Amino acid sequence: MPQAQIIDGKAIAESVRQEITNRAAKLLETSGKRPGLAVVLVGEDPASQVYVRNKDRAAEACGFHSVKHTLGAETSEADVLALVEQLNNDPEIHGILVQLPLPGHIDESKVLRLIRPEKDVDGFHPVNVGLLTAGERDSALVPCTPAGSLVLLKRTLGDTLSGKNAVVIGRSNIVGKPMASLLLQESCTVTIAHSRTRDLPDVVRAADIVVAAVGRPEMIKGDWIKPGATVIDVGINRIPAPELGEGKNRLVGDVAFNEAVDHAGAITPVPGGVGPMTIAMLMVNTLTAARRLLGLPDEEPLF
Ligand SMILES: Nc1nc2c(c(=O)[nH]1)N[C@@H](CN(C=O)c1ccc(C(=O)N[C@@H](CCC(=O)O)C(=O)O)cc1)CN2
Repeated sequence: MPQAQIIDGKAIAESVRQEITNRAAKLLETSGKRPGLAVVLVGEDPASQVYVRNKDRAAEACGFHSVKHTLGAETSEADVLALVEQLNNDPEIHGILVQLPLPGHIDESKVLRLIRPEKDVDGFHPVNVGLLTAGERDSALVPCTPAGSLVLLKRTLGDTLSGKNAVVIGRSNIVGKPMASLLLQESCTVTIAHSRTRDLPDVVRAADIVVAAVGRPEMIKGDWIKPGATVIDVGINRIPAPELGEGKNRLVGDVAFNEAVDHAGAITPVPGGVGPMTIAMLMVNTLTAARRLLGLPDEEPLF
């Protein structure tokens, strides 16, 4: 079996960001408006700090108005809610994103539900979840990681995913469930597998498309992958890597990449696969939200 095609998420994300930069420039030219993104970080989680910095930089590179709010870990829930309310009412801000996870004393769901659905560029508000689940993807704001995963699938397999057997491993609100809704709308036959699924290897062996989002390092083994299947690895796990030096870590996905590459037809690497797409799709959602709030029609969808 020849080795799989490695899906270059970094390059595809760059092409999406370029398209958004061009579209934002046209918006500025015709309306004098820039899409405005506000990212809220509560606490000092080092990975979240990196993601928020990258989102802010990506927004600036696309020509957006970008604002970063960094709040201490002890910030009260009431203060976070007050900031969200302020951003809801700010006409310069079209997209609001609260970086997850939030510190334990803050009710995540309460915060996410307060964001105006029209500004919910993460697609986590129940209104956007409902639209996506009801099959009205094009009216919703779609969560960035699943949307990015679908772009990678379409750039790899072409636009027609219809009839393919897809297995999504993981049932989170952020990735697993919206990913399954997106694939269902593409007319895939979708199975959602999770920690209680029986005979997981055999369930995965039946899939033409595997989306792994369990958060367990290299759990999906190479011989579970049907020959020629397309594998999208959403996992980002840091594991100890003594070979790199004492106390060093390396990043791995949820799929045992070195094994799976000999079975799959195409596979995303970690890093450099789905991760960069998450940020690119945030730019897509922010531009979409801005156009809708400005009363302009949607543009050609990118997925
Ligand atoms: N409000 C949100 N919070 C979180 C989300 C989200 O979509 N919205 N997703 C994740 C984290 N995340 C974005 O916030 C994210 C994760 C990873 C990457 C990425 O580019 N990863 C790189 C590797 C980077 C590294 O070295 O750590 C890659 O895979 O190549 C971007 C964004 C949880 N929180």
